Amino acid sequence: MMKQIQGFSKLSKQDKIEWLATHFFQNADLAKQTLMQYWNSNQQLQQLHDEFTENTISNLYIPFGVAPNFLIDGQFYSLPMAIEESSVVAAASNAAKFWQSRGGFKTEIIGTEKVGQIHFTFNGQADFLFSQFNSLKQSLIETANEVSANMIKRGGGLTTIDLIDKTDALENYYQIHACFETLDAMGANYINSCLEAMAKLWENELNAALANSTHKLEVVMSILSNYVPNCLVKAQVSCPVSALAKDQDKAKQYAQKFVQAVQIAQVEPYRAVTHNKGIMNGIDALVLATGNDFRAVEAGVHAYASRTGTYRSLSDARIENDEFIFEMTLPLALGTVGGLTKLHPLVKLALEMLGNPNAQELMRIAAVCGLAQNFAALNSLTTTGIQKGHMKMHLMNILNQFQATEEEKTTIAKMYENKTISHTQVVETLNAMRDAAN
Ligand SMILES: CC(C)(COP(=O)([O-])OP(=O)([O-])OC[C@H]1O[C@@H](n2cnc3c(N)ncnc32)[C@H](O)[C@@H]1OP(=O)([O-])[O-])[C@@H](O)C(=O)NCCC(=O)NCCSC(=O)C[C@@](C)(O)CC(=O)[O-]
Ligand SMILES: NC(=O)C1=CN([C@@H]2O[C@H](COP(=O)(O)OP(=O)(O)OC[C@H]3O[C@@H](n4cnc5c(N)ncnc54)[C@H](O)[C@@H]3O)[C@@H](O)[C@H]2O)C=CC1
Repeated sequence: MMKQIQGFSKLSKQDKIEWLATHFFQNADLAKQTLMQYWNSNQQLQQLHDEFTENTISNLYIPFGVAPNFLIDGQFYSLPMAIEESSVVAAASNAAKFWQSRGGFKTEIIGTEKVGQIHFTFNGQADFLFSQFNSLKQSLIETANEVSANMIKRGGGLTTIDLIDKTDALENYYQIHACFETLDAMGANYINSCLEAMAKLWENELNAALANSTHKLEVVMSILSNYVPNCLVKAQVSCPVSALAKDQDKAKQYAQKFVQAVQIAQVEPYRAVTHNKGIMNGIDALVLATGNDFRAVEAGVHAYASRTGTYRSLSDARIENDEFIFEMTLPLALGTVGGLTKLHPLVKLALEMLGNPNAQELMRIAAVCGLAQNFAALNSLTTTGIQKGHMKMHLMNILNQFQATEEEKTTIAKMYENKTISHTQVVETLNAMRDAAN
């Protein structure tokens, strides 16, 4: 059977499903039924979702959870978190609960600069290019400003442009490196529009100036960068070491071991990747719930974690004058306008739950969610081990996999209340219960 097709995008949703069901599934009716059972009964809402992207045939639900009790810069927040992984929301809530009675989380915006680049080749003398750039710089800025009228009115827009000679790295390669202030927008579409307008002017003007020469300039591409090392936010918690546990020796040991765990993630990339994955558990969940682009955030954050040439922990912990300090600085290009932020009803709800923050406030909240997640994970890792809490939360997934009844779930949850859970043990217990009942 032919598993390829021309013009799939032009088929109706129903015909797309029909083609897929008959070509890829043993039970075509079951496949159709499964896809359709996730359609929203409100047709208008379903159409909105269909139109977010292309070739939509169904919806993949991700749980929308809430982590309450976050005291951030003196204000309480409940954080919306869209995530499928068990124990992440519980861990964030646990950390929020712990820190709310120890001064809460403090944040600081270090910068909000976004970046875009026009990448081009030129086979002539660099001096000629630099002199042309100096004469055309003002026209390039004005071209960007034409695209930016509304952005400039709000206080944003293009802030700097520089010509950079990259011929050491790649033959004939140069770039125009541009920086922007995009206020409450993440800025991708806005920056790309500015860059494309500037690139057109640059290419036309340069090739006109080179009309009688054998040299040529060619724009390869114009695109924002998701590496935003000057769009930075810092989140921090701190308290006297003595406030970490009732027993003072235990509190000291706890703080020291916690600091060691972070130091290991600063020098050992294998550990750093998992450590930062734990941070992204919180950040991605909040980024997704607020309709932001988590791929952009992920790419930028991991590049930043490698900025010294070695992949390192994003967070840092230390003890200073008997004070335990745990903090993290990371780049977050987030928007509270644009993209899905004003379109998706649940995203609008999530933003309202956060008090309709501006982009800087959202950066602060997302950074805190990441730090809280990292705190909860390290707290477990350096005390009970991660499996105790994680598997406690994962228990329902294991039981659902084996279609456990409500009665079986209640009995098994009680049996494992104070034990570290393993998948095998739970399955054995469930089978034993079923054997005994037969
Ligand atoms: C899982 C807990 C919280 C259990 O911890 P616990 O001590 O058993 O929890 P508890 O029952 O005593 O409850 C304390 C608080 O935790 C929260 N909590 C507790 N249970 C729930 C629940 N069902 N639903 C929602 N919230 C819950 C909640 O805030 C609750 O307060 P309360 O609401 O009762 O006032 C703890 O063990 C923990 O924080 N573990 C860390 C888990 C974690 O980090 N998971 C991420 C997935 S693992 C991973 O991907 C990353 C990793 C770990 O590899 C990263 C790394 O290596 O760094
Ligand atoms: N590499 C990447 O990360 C790329 C991402 N994208 C996508 O682009 C989208 C984000 O682009 P944006 O330009 O942010 O969104 P957008 O294209 O929806 O535009 C946001 C617009 O909102 C307007 N606006 C209204 N109030 C504003 C305020 N207070 N502050 C700033 N602007 C205000 C501005 O005109 C601004 O250009 C995301 O959906 C992302 O997934 C697109 C291309 C590449």
